[in-house]
Amino acid sequence: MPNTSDSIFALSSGTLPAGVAVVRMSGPKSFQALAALTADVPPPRQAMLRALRGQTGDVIDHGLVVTFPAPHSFTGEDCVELHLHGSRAVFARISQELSLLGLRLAEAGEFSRRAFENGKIDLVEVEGLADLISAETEMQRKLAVEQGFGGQSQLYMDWARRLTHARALIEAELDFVDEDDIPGSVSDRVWADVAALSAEMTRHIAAAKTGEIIRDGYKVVIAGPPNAGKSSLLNALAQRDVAIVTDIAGTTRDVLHVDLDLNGFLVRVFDTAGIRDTDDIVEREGVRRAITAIDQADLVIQLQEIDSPPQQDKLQGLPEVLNVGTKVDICGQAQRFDLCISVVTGEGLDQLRGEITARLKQHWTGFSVPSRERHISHLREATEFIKEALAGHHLDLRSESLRAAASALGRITGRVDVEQLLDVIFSQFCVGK
Ligand SMILES: Nc1nc2c(c(=O)[nH]1)N(C=O)[C@@H](CNc1ccc(C(=O)N[C@@H](CCC(=O)O)C(=O)O)cc1)CN2
Ligand SMILES: Nc1nc2c(ncn2[C@@H]2O[C@H](COP(=O)(O)OP(=O)(O)OP(=O)(O)O)[C@@H](O)[C@H]2O)c(=O)[nH]1
Ligand SMILES: [Mg+2]
Repeated sequence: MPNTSDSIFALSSGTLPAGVAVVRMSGPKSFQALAALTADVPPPRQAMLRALRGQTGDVIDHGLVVTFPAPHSFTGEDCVELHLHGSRAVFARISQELSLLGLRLAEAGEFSRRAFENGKIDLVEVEGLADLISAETEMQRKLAVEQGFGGQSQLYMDWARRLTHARALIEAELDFVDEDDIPGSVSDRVWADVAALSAEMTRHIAAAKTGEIIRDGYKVVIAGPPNAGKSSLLNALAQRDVAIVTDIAGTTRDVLHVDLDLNGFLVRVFDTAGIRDTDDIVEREGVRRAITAIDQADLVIQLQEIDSPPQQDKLQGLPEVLNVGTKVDICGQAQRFDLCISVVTGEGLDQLRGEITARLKQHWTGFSVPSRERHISHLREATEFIKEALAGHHLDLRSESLRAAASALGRITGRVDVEQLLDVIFSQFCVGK
């Protein structure tokens, strides 16, 4: 882990040259460094225009400067922002001056890491921020905002609190069973609550598919016999010449993909080799890769030339298949397909895009979904412990399982609660009287 007592700086805005470059500093030397550059430090949280001078007294640039005294900053430390002209030479010189003043370049994610260490944001929020920055579609943005600033952390902490609460009631029954102030058998109600929580968590985990689809994209594989028009369709959807198209059967061998933005959803479309028996070693490898891609697909678009004899449905047993007839411009419509398309006239392509979005939306369960494998594995771990607790016989072991479940949840946000077990006992049962 990088040294957290260092003062750090970085270019926080995009690639230079640019209109403006935001240089962010964080740590105990930030204000000192600003004072050295500008002669005076402006009042907190107010943008002020200043000349920035080097140690030799020459003007490096003019820029807006803002100070954020600890703890009221993004990192929770003293922070300074310099909004400079977005020149590489200006940034190079400022970097040099800041190094002379005892600051070092920040490592990747180091500002967010400090925000986490200083309790400004939890791990779920850190991950949400990372997702927000890399979001490319509207739905990725919404999911990231829900995670980063929405209810996700709260939800997991509430669950952990409910478990701690249940445990408190059970511990109370264990320890103080002889005392009059403890209600008789609270157990039944506690375990009913825990069972309800477990069901809620299981539903949440089951919605993971939505999170995966939004974050990693809905995987659509174009499959079908050689020459059906698979690569032509990929090119038409991508609106550029991605894949080689020829009238020779067996043209495509590698799996190619393009990313589409359909109604704000990331859709990852794969073109594959036409599936057939062949002696060509290269093509055979292509067919093997095509089959692997089909296995991993969320949706398979099974293409077939409309005029070709109906195919044995080789794709039966797959979760979702859309049967699409191709070359409708030369063949005419046919009933046996879900829809017919032509890449020459563009017929059916909007309908196909609509159908892909419609299939995708069948998985839709809202934005309050786990979206990372890390979260899902802790959630699973927690539900396993809860199941153990529900099935157990010895009250103290069952209570211990609830503790383990709560701490698995705590690891999601990175704030394994210091338990308020006794608080709950004392507040509810007046044990301390
Ligand atoms: N110029 C600029 N724009 C930016 C950021 C930044 O650091 N600088 N951000 C960086 O990612 C994001 C905004 N996030 C921020 C989050 C918290 C604080 C902050 O200073 N929080 C204090 C005070 C809160 C308040 O005034 O209400 C705090 O939490 O105590 C600043 C930015 C996006 N835009
Ligand atoms: N008229 C017409 N021709 C098409 C259409 N779509 C594809 N073709 C033609 O059909 C031939 C095969 O197209 P490809 O896209 O290479 O077919 P493929 O399914 O990728 O074939 P393989 O990669 O060999 O499996 C090419 O000559 C295309 O120009 C269409 O909608 N209308
Ligand atoms: Mg092809």
